[in-house]
Amino acid sequence: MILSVTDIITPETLATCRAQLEAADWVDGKASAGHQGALVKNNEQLPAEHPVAVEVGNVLLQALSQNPMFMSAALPLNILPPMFNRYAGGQTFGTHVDGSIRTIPGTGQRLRTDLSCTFFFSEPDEYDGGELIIEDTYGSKSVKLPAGQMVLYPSTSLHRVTPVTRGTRLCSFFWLQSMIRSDQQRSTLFDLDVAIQRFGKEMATHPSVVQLTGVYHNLLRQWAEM
Ligand SMILES: O=C(O)CCC(=O)C(=O)O
Ligand SMILES: [Fe+2]
Repeated sequence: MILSVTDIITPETLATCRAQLEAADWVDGKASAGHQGALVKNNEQLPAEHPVAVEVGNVLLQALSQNPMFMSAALPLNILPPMFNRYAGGQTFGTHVDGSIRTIPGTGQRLRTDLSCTFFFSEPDEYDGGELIIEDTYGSKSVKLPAGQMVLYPSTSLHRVTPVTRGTRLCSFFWLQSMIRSDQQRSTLFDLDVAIQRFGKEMATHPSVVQLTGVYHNLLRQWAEM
């Protein structure tokens, strides 16, 4: 499932974060790429330990933990600290697949990357190119979202970022391990949750809604790993 998540942070918080990011010192993005990734990666990143990366990363994680759509779609078990990248002057990231296992900094704990996330800080009309092209089971999808929105896609997908030929594309990107490893099972749970929520508060105690909620939790109980 490829999903756009909206209403994550307020426009004011978005503007503050963006100003902090723009004033920071950036380095070559190849530093954190794997062998294959380094060959096709041409962008800039904030070092993971940069105070601005840590601060803005925490703002995003805190906001996402309060976002019902994100929580329902991702069912996160562990999330890596958000990282930040930018592309300008023709920079691009060629086709690659994200590394399957990453170490959570400072803990040595390993995380399986189930979902990849890109949060957009730049508006689409501020730059040309910079589409995130994700190859899904049903073909490829081009993603270029308004500032403040985030795309969530399976880390199993081949993906690339097309050259940014005008302006600057500023984003956060990160990975998470979900309680539900299978994309198909996770999508099924998300569909069920969305369908149940559509009944609304007034129907919440209807026997069918109670029963469907039971089905949701019993599937989660069967499939979740922690
Ligand atoms: O910039 C993006 O949207 C994606 C970055 C990416 O694919 C990566 O860092 O692995
Ligand atoms: Fe990637």
